Amino acid sequence: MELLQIKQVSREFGGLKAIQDVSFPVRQGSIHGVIGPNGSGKTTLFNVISGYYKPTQGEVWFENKPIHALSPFQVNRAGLARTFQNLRLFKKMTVLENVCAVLDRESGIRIWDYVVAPKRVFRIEKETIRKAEALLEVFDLLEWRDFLAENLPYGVQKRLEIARALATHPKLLLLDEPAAGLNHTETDELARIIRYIRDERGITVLVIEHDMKLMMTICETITVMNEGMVLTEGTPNQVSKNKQVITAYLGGEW
Ligand SMILES: Nc1ncnc2c1ncn2[C@@H]1O[C@H](COP(=O)(O)OP(=O)(O)OP(=O)(O)O)[C@@H](O)[C@H]1O
Repeated sequence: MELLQIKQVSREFGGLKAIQDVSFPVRQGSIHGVIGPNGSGKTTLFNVISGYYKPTQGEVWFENKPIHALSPFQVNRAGLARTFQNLRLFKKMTVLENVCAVLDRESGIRIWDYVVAPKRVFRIEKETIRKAEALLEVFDLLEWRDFLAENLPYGVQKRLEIARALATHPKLLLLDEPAAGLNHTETDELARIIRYIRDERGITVLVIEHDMKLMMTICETITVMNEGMVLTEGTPNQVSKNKQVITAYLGGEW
């Protein structure tokens, strides 16, 4: 089944066509990659899917419903979460608080509940901390629990951003260059996390990445973009053997 359908999407900025007539489906339960050289429109596409940009033309459907007119918040509520190339953590909050802040949104606690139903608030807050710690454990973040986000090593901050995105219980997770700035060990750990997210949590993953080794190992399907358009799509094996792809971007480095 197709979870996400990108249908002839274009997005212009002034005269510049950042993406043009982009169409492809993302199959439910897949790890789907998007590659392409700098400026080929990958992040613009993510911004359209996640509601940050409205498409100039075309439509985005999620679970057989159009989402391209929704705000980022509404898109998130529909079941889609994302991370950003430039991390967007709450820097002055601890690791635990970063995750709890997201879980709190679904707790249903209102400000007056602290006065009229303090026991209920206490119970819910305890439950929120338990859920947050369970998520931190999966991401090997428990040892960092009480550190401020701004004091974490970069690789740990990136893990935290993915953990926080998962706290919104998405059906589809969009990862924008999750391996950028990571060393080999951290990239291997990232691969494990992405597989866990799909295999154990059943979440579909759409990932932009320049690290081809990582993409080859984790993705079932890769869409290749060039100059704002889809150049080709296929399995990592098919894409890596495609002459156009090799000539256009990879300079034979496969
Ligand atoms: N808000 C914007 N205003 C104007 N132009 C933009 C805007 N966002 C993106 N662009 C332009 O759209 C084109 C595609 O950019 P985009 O960031 O989507 O590419 P990308 O494939 O994600 O690149 P990278 O791999 O470097 O992140 C570029 O020419 C970029 O300058």
